[in-house]
Amino acid sequence: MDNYDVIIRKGRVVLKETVVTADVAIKNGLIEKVHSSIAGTADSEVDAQGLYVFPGGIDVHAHFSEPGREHWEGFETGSAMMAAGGMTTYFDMPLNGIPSTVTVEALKEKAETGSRKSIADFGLWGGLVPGNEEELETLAAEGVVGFKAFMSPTGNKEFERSDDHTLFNGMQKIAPTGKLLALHSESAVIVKGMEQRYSEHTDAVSFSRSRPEEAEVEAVNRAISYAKVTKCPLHFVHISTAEAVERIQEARLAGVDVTLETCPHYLLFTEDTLVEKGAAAKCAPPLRSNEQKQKLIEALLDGKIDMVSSDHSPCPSDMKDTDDMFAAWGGISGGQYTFLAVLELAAAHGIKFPRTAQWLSGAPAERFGLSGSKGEIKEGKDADLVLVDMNKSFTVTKENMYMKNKHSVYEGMTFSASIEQTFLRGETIFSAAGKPVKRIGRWTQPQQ
Ligand SMILES: NC(=O)NC(NC(N)=O)C(=O)[O-]
Ligand SMILES: [Zn+2]
Ligand SMILES: [Zn+2]
Repeated sequence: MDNYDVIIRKGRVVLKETVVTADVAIKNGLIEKVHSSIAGTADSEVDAQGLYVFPGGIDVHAHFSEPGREHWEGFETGSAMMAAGGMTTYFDMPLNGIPSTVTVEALKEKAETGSRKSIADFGLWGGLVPGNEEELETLAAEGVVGFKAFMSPTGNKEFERSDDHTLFNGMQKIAPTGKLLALHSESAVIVKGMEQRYSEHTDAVSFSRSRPEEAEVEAVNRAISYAKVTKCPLHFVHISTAEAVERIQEARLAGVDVTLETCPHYLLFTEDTLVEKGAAAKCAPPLRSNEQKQKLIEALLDGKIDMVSSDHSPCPSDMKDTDDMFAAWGGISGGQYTFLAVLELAAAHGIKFPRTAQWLSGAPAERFGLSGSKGEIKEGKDADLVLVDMNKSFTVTKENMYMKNKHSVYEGMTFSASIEQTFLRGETIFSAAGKPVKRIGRWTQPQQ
């Protein structure tokens, strides 16, 4: 009789196309067998009756700020938060750390730090900024998941936004590397001009108006035009409007190699949340109207949005401790709640779990060259698994936040499901019952 390292018994297992009641056997960190009843023994047996078994989430958008701004977040706290939230892999953005990840030297330092400290697997973004065009080819060769550029001001002097020349020339350089360019797409011209117009204002409504939907749409259109000429693959991050989704969809149908993500906060909250909750709900692009939120949910249901990421962008609490919505740091601390937020949407809109797993695991793995080992529950893949209890609610409190700075727009919110246990390559990296801390995360480099 076969002996395995772990057998997870009788869970509702979320496969690519369907959900089945099955046992999952794990050996040497890999999923060895998925079957209705596995006869073998295991060093550890997990009773998953009444629980769902999902593939581990892949959060393609998080800011951990290490090295240099560890007091904002860091690999230790950030990765613990990801594990607690059902994310077994995350991609760290190239900005908010000092130095930012715009040179090979900075990339290697980050990879080394993450490999020592991270509980979950991680990928690293490289940055495109004015002046680092010559670094792009080597950054690609050294294993970045892709490049990230800002079309609007970043808020960090260590990571300048890309002017149009940098953007176009950067795309020309990135295209032959086989990597993609991820874009924070808001028009700098519109954002800066509107900031001027609202320079006497501090309130939430003024902040929302200062970053209009059209700023996103204009930037998306411009980037798509550049991509058509340069043939550079694109990925649009944190898309907040249905109109931008439509423009991206048209480009896709016209043959442009492009994907997009949205974030749970654009699907759950509105500009009223910013009025009510203040700076914890400040982000860029800003939370939109209720009507826009509904249209974005429809676009997701229509299959026009590839994936959902957190854009976990934390900061020390005092940078949020102001009523001035222009001065407060922009960023939502939410990396722990992406999985649960998507399940909440699934419950509200009758979405089947294979689809949520596609948004959280399958599509990120496929787009970023990780599908050889990650992205679905299948024999031969990494045993990255999440046990979810759909009948046990989870209320967000400061006490159960794993992020370094315990303030979040999600505080006080109750999700109808809870994350019970998270496995990375067969090892438990989070358990609701206890606190296993195993810093076994590896730097994952895409196969392209
Ligand atoms: N410097 C940041 O972390 N910015 C982030 N801030 C947000 N989204 O408000 C982002 O991704 O744009
Ligand atoms: Zn951004
Ligand atoms: Zn971000």
